[in-house]
Amino acid sequence: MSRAADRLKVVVNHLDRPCSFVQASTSGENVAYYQPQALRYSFDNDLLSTEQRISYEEDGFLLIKGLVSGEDIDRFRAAFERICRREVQVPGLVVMRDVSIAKSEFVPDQKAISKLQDFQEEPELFRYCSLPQILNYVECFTGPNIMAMHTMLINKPPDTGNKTSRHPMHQDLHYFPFRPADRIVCSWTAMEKVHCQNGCLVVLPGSHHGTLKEHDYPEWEGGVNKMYHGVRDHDPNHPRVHLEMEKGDTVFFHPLLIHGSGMNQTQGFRKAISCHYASADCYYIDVRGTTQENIGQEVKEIAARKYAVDDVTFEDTWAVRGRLVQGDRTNL
Ligand SMILES: CC(C)CC(=O)SCCNC(=O)CCNC(=O)[C@H](O)C(C)(C)COP(=O)(O)OP(=O)(O)OC[C@H]1O[C@@H](n2cnc3c(N)ncnc32)[C@H](O)[C@@H]1OP(=O)(O)O
Ligand SMILES: Nc1ncnc2c1ncn2[C@@H]1O[C@H](COP(=O)(O)OP(=O)(O)OP(=O)(O)O)[C@@H](O)[C@H]1O
Ligand SMILES: O=C(O)CCC(=O)C(=O)O
Ligand SMILES: [Fe+2]
Ligand SMILES: [Mg+2]
Repeated sequence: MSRAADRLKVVVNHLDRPCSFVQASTSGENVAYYQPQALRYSFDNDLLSTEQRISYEEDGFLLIKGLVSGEDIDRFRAAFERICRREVQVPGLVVMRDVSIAKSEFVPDQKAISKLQDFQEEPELFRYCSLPQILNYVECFTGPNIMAMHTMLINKPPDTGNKTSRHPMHQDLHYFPFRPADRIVCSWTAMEKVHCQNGCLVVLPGSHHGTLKEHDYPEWEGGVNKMYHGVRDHDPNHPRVHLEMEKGDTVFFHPLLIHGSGMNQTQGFRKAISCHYASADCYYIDVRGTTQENIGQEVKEIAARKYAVDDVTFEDTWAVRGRLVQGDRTNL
């Protein structure tokens, strides 16, 4: 077999933007030639088509429609509502309210909760992280030893007029003191229809090819939620994609992909459930002296207050929350 025959030839006429691998062929089609072994962002394991692997390689995200059933989503919603009604106490759970409510005299009710983090001890919500159809995709990016490192249920509230319901453009790797980045992936599932009006995810395709950028609180007049750091400067001319999704649709994305979400201009609470996975073979890094030092310090301060201890490392805060969901807990 010739070397050329080993390569994957893909017609990429659907691409509406420059693609690093594309060449114009004599037939007038745009074709890309890939060496399968040159695909660095995913593994070949019979689930992803070549087109899907190339799409993740180029864009840094992959949207799978209808991956989670309506029944499962309804169960996650019921579990969320039980937490809001305070019918259950969940160890380690972080219940966050929007800054525009947290800092006012507004009397909070269940609608005031904008985000749950760290639901690894809530069996019904954590079931999301172990869904076989999700793990099958996750394995394409992490390999077989899989840790669920970070869990969230986002209940993006109707904007109060201060635009605080926005999530600034950021790279999730900013929060993670483990590597390598290519063996980390986020799965984010819409719990209802998400669109531009209620603040769907906005991504900068291909931005995962860059490095981790400096993050800071954006200078927003109406205030910014705790720890909602944004990329200090990103190219405003980079093409943006709004990911409109139906209930159950799931997007997998790379931790260097620059993304955020707009304000919620509807009266509903836009819900999504997500988990960040990493290969258990990843290793922790020391963030001192790096761009991540600022977030590391903030996390340590909050953790020290929450657990009433005076010395906890950034690494510890991740090691205690991480849960093995497949294979062996080799390192993390
Ligand atoms: C990849 C992934 C990690 C990316 C992300 O998720 S980015 C966002 C990550 N965000 C977080 O991890 C934030 C986690 N949130 C928290 O830890 C908590 O919600 C806290 C902000 C500490 C509030 O905890 P809580 O138990 O409600 O404590 P208190 O009600 O006593 O408030 C303590 C002080 O915090 C303030 N606060 C509460 N909610 C917010 C807010 N949304 N934004 C900014 N400040 C806030 C509150 O006003 C109070 O301030 P002071 O009165 O002490 O000045
Ligand atoms: N089911 C729950 N489990 C754990 N924490 C919850 C739950 N419901 C709400 N919380 C959080 O518990 C904390 C305490 O709630 P609440 O706001 O009533 O009291 P508080 O923070 O002492 O009041 P204030 O902020 O007005 O001083 C808040 O951070 C709230 O978001
Ligand atoms: O659901 C959203 O708005 C995005 C949240 C997000 O990107 C994050 O918390 O890291
Ligand atoms: Fe994010
Ligand atoms: Mg409070």
